[in-house]
Amino acid sequence: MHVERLHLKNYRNFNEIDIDLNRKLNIFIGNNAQGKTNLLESIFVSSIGKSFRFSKDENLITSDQDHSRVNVKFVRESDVKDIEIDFFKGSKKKIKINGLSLEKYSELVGLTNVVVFSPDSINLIKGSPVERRRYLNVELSQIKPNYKYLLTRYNKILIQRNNLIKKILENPKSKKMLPIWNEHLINTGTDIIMYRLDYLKRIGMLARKIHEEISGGTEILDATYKSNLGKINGLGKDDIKEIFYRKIEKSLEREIMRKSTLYGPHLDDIEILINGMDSKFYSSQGQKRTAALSLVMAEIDIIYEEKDDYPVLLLDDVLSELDNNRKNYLIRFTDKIQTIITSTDDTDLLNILREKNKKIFYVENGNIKQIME
Ligand SMILES: Nc1ncnc2c1ncn2[C@@H]1O[C@H](COP(=O)(O)OP(=O)(O)OP(=O)(O)O)[C@@H](O)[C@H]1O
Repeated sequence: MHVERLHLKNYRNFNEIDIDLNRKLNIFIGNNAQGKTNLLESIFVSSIGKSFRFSKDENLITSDQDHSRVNVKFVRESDVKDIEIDFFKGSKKKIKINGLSLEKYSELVGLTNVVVFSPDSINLIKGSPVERRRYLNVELSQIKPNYKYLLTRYNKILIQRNNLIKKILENPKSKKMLPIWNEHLINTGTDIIMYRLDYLKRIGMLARKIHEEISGGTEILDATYKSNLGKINGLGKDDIKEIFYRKIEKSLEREIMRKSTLYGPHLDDIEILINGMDSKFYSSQGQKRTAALSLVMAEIDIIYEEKDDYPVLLLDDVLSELDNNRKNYLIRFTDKIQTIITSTDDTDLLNILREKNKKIFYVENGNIKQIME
C-alpha cells in the first residue's frame, strides 16, 4: 500500500497543498518549524483518525480558520482508498471514503496502515504507562477490528462501574448492582488482555531479533506484558478471569475509598528490559532509541503478516540521531515499503540515499516545492 496523493486545506500551518508522492521514497527537507511534522502527521491522521502527537482535533485546524481538510489517496494494486476527513471547530469530524460517509470514525481504523517513528517514539520506553497502553491500543486496533470494539465497550463499562462505586458510598444499597458490572468488566477486560498478551508475545520476539541485529548482537531486548493482576503471562483465559475476579472481590473497600476501579487492563503496562535491566531506568538514550526503533520496526512485520501488505512508513526527523548501523537498518526498508522522511539536514541524508529512486520536496513556511534532481 502506498500514498499516491496528499491534499491539505487549512491544516495547521498549511493553507492549501496538493502533492503527488513517489511510490517508494519521499524526502521532505526544511528548517525547523516549517511544517514537516505537520505533513507526516496529516498522513497518520488520514489512517488512524487522530494525531500521533496527543493533539486535539481542533489543533489540526489553522488557528484563524474554523475548518480543515485532509485528503489522502492510498493505493494497493487496483484497490483505492480515497480518504477525506473534515475537521470543524466546535463539532465532530466527518469522514468519507471514496465519497461515502462513514457512520463511525472507528470504521476508518485498519483500512489503511501506517507506522511512525519520530523523536517522541522514545516515550514508548521512557514515558508513562499511558503512552505504552496507547501504543498497544493503536497497533491492535489497526490489525484486529474486534479489539477496537472491545476497547470502546470496556471504556464504557469502566465509566459505569466507577459511577456505581461512587454511589455505593452514599447509598450502600446500590451495591447489589455490582456483580453485573464486575462480570462485564472481567469478561471484556480479559478479552482485551488476551489480545495484548498475544500481540506482545509476537512483537516481543520480532523486536528482540531486530534489536539484536542493530546492536550488533550485544543487546537482548525483552518486551513483555505487565498486568496489574500479577503474573499472568502464559496462563489461559479462564485462569486469568479467575485471578481478575479474586482481585476485584478483595479490593472493593479500597475501590470505594479511591472511587475508582483498581484492577483491569486500563492500568496495565509493558515491561521493557535490555540485557535483563529495566530500560526505563538503566538504559542510555541511544539504547532507549534503539529499543523504540526495534518495536516500531517489528510492527511493520506484524502488519505484513496480518494484512499481507506493508504499511506506509513515516520517519520524522530521526535519521540524524541514529548511528550508521541503525540508519542503514532503516534505509533497507525503503526498498520494499513506501517511506516518507522529514529532515532538516539535506547533505548527509541525500548522500546516503543518493542511489534510491525518490522524490525530494522542500518545505518552507507551509509551502512545498518539489526539487528536481
Ligand atoms: N493549528 C495551527 N495553526 C497554525 N499553525 C500551526 C498550527 N499548529 C502548528 N502550527 C505551526 O506549524 C509549525 C510547526 O510545524 P512542524 O511541527 O511541522 O515543524 P517541523 O518543520 O517539523 O519543524 P522541526 O524540524 O522543528 O520539528 C509551527 O510554526 C507551528 O506554530
